[in-house]
Amino acid sequence: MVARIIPVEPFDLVIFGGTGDLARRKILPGLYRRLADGQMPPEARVIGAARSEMDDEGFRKLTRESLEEFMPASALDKERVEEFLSLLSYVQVDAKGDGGWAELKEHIRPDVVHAFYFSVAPSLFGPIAERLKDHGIADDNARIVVEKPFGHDLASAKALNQSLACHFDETQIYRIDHYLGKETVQNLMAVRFGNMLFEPLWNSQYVDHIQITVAETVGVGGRGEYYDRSGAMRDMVQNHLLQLLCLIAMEPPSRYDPDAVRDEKLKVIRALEPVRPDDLVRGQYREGPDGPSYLEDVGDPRSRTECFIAMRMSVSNWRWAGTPFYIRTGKRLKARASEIAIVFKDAPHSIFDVPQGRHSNVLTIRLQPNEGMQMTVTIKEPGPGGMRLIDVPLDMSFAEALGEQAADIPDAYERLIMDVIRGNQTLFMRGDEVEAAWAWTDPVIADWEARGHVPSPYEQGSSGPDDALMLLHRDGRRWREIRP
Ligand SMILES: NC(=O)C1=CN([C@@H]2O[C@H](COP(=O)(O)OP(=O)(O)OC[C@H]3O[C@@H](n4cnc5c(N)ncnc54)[C@H](OP(=O)(O)O)[C@@H]3O)[C@@H](O)[C@H]2O)C=CC1
Ligand SMILES: O=C1O[C@H](COP(=O)(O)O)[C@@H](O)[C@H](O)[C@H]1O
Repeated sequence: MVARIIPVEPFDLVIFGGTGDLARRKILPGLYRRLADGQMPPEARVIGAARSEMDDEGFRKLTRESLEEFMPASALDKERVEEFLSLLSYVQVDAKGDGGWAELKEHIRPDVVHAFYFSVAPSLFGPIAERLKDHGIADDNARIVVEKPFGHDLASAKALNQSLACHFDETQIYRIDHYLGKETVQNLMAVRFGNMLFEPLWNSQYVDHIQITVAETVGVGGRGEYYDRSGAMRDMVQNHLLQLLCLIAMEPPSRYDPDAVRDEKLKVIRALEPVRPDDLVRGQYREGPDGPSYLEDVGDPRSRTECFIAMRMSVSNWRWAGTPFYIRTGKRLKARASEIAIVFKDAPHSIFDVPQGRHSNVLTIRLQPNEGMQMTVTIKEPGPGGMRLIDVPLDMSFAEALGEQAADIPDAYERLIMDVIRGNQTLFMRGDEVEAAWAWTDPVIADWEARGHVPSPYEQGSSGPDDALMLLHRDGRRWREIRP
């Protein structure tokens, strides 16, 4: 079974920061894949824009090198690469100056979709938005795509929202959270709202607790300076993990459309309780065989920034009162594994001779790697040994279930860029959502800063600090194994 690819309308996509790391690693390779798949029409044009002096040929060379560096050779077809490169051009533009804008305007064609990707530091979002409007480059139908981090706290997020709102309507602003572009994240909605099976059980009467794990094996690498100013709470929780939590916890939207979905997510964020100090664990990795310690990586032996965080969270509404959400994310952990586990309660009365507290029904949604879903159920152990029970997985690995179609799952970025061209904001964060997320995040950070909290050290290749294990142990529960 092969997915039907529907080409998007012809477009002009300007990538501000077209020479930067994100453009080279994700955006340009993603666009190439969409062209190779036949989704990007031959009339599309991609215009790189940055301060570096470069001509069209220079940008094509940089793009060719990026494709070769960040994509497997098997994914590159010589003819398709040439075709893709022929769609590219470059304009030298200073986001804070006047140079280049008139030339950029000449590149923008009438009667095609206009999209402007701000793949630059957030401090440039306002200046670029202003110049796009002042120079008459972006009209009321144009779309702008802004990257994370969207603010450092509530005040800066509000300021960013305001600076964009001066020039663009909310319907034109696409705030990227690349987790929303992941295939299984969207599948979460398909499973919840496309089946009758789960929804009646999807509440605190039947769900014991929920675990969200986003474990990484990488350290902070070359991003130490940015990372140490952010930490796992701002870098991962405020956006990606909260979005996952929202998709699990939200009420069924009336339609699958941008505002219906985002209204429901917003209600969840607003229903989040503040996190109590006892319900929070922060950590930093020690020096290990795979590399230096976090403190060495960021070059500050006194840093108190966390690169691991685990929390017990509560959503205060009728559906979820009494069902805790345990979330954790961290760097240099034992495996790269992201999953959501819905752990159901035990049957109210066991007619078999088995202990309570087994929590044998678990729905696991595996985000990466090996995307798929699994449901564990209790069955009778086969054989003549009497009524002995075992828990077995009902496995739905996408690779096995969907075959060739699963191999073609687009990367989150390429899917989201195509959604921008289609004008579909469902998988992008609305301004009020981002602000609500910061409004919940800020006091949690302020509280640990006021207490002078010091992150606990943990071994590289472990599951994080031991305190994180205690977070569940003391509730009579345990984390699921972090498995590749
Ligand atoms: N890299 C990543 O993996 C991720 C990045 N992001 C976000 O994406 C954005 C870009 O990140 P990244 O690519 O890593 O950053 P880089 O520093 O690698 O690239 C920045 C880009 O901006 C351009 N630029 C800088 N100043 C100006 C200016 N005054 N006018 C015009 N262009 C300018 C640079 O080119 P030049 O110097 O030639 O002007 C360069 O192309 C950031 O907001 C980042 O937080 C988000 C998630 C992941
Ligand atoms: O946004 C970010 O995400 C990555 C993890 O993304 P994934 O798609 O590889 O799971 C994380 O490493 C980075 O610190 C953060 O800024």
